[in-house]
This record gives sequence, C-alpha cells and structure tokens, in this order.
Amino acid sequence: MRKPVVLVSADVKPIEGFDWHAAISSYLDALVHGADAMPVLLPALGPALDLDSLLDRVDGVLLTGSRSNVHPSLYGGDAHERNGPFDTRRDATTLPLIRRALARHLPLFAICRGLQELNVALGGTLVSEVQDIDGRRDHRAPESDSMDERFALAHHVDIVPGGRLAAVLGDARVEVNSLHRQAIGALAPGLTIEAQAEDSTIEAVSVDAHPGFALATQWHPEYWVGSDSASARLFAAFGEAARAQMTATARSAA
Ligand SMILES: N[C@@H](CCC(=O)NCCCC(=O)O)C(=O)O
Repeated sequence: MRKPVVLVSADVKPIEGFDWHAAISSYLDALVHGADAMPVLLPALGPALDLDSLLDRVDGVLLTGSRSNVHPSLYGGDAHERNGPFDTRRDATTLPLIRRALARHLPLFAICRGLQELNVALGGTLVSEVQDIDGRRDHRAPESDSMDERFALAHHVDIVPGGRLAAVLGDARVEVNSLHRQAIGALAPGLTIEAQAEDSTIEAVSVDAHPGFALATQWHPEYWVGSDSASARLFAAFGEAARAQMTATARSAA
C-alpha cells in the first residue's frame, strides 16, 4: 500500500570542501518507523525552489532541529555572531515553506529549530541564551560525546489540558529531552501554547487556523521514538494525519 510522503528540511553543511544539504538520520528513521511515512529531503535552495511544485506532491512537512539558529534579522533580534551559528539558506527555505504548507493545511510537525522557525515565520520572536535569563533553567544539551546522553530526558513539561497536544498525549506531564539555547520570546499571532516547562519556557505550540495536525515541540521526540511512549504517539499521530492527507488528495484527483 502506498505510504504518505513527508518533506523534510535540510541544513547546509560544509563537508570535504563542498556544501551539502543534510538532515540527521534520526528524523528520517522516525518518519519511516514511527510515522510509517516516506521522507524526502528538501534542499535548502531558498527562492530557487518552486515550493508549490513540491507541496503538490507531498502529504506533510517535517521541520528538523539544528544547532544553527534562525537569523536574528528575521525577527528584529541581535544579528551578532555570538547568536550563531546561522544557516541563512535554511531560513530562506523553511520560512516560506511553513507559510505555504499551512496555507494548504498540510500536516506540519516542527521540532526544536523547527518550532522556532514556525514562530518566526508567523511573526513571533526568539530569545537567545535562555540559560542566562533570570528564572530560566539551562535548556542546553549536557556536554557529552554520547548522543544518548545529549538527548537524554532532562525535564518535564506540563501539557495544556484540552489542547491539541493533549489530544495526542493526554493532559499530564511528560518527560522531554532538551538541546536548545534559544526559545520563543513573543508568541506569533495564530499560535497557541500547548506545553510549558516549569520555568515558563514554551515547549510546544499548535497552529490555530489549521484544521489538522500542525504541532511543534521544542524537544526531540524523534530521538526516542522507538522506546518513549509520548514520542511514539506524536509520530504515529503525524503519520496518521499525513496518511489522511494522502487519501484526501487521491480522492480529489479521482
Ligand atoms: N539552535 C537552536 C535550536 C536547537 C536545536 O534544534 N537543537 C537540535 C540539535 C541538537 C544537537 O545536536 O545539539 C537553539 O539552540 O535553540
């Protein structure tokens, strides 16, 4: 049976003297094994891309995390190098992609940097170096060469009762990993908070005008999708939404 196809954001990475367009395998593996969907990488080619030609052919969009930060010039922030590293080609690709995908009501799942891109794409802002803000915890990954240690569950988040995330995870507390220096500052118009950390950091949002799955998490459910129940439920729900999109598209084409 045909499986839904999900467009996955890519970073631009210098490797062996060339620019590569790349995504971490855990996101791709989570789509295949957690969402039963087929990932297709979207190169960060910015305005060279005809996004409608791509979005006509997919059933969902996944925005991955990245160590790079959304360029501060896109939300009136301090564009100093200390707020880097940056990936302006990714920014130039994902921000218009988000707006076009939402306009089409395509299922959208945004993770970490992806949540930050969603907030900026819709007119919100970010704060940098969250750990230096009074009253905030350190949300950065632990110093370690072990990815399991870097992505270890680090703190709990409180899910907003009755919200769209609660519909997937239930309205309790979930333990999440934490690998970020930035966070949502001013929430964009049209976004609703779905979960917060104890220090009030926004940890998940949904898109008000979207009729289906349009969720973003500051944490990384892709990493433990094979062993963590909340992670698995998120990717299963996203896969179900992409499958429904695929079916609806096929019906309208018939
Ligand atoms: N750069 C942003 C977003 C953080 C993010 O997406 N982290 C994923 C990469 C994790 C890692 O390998 O360190 C921020 O810092 O807020």
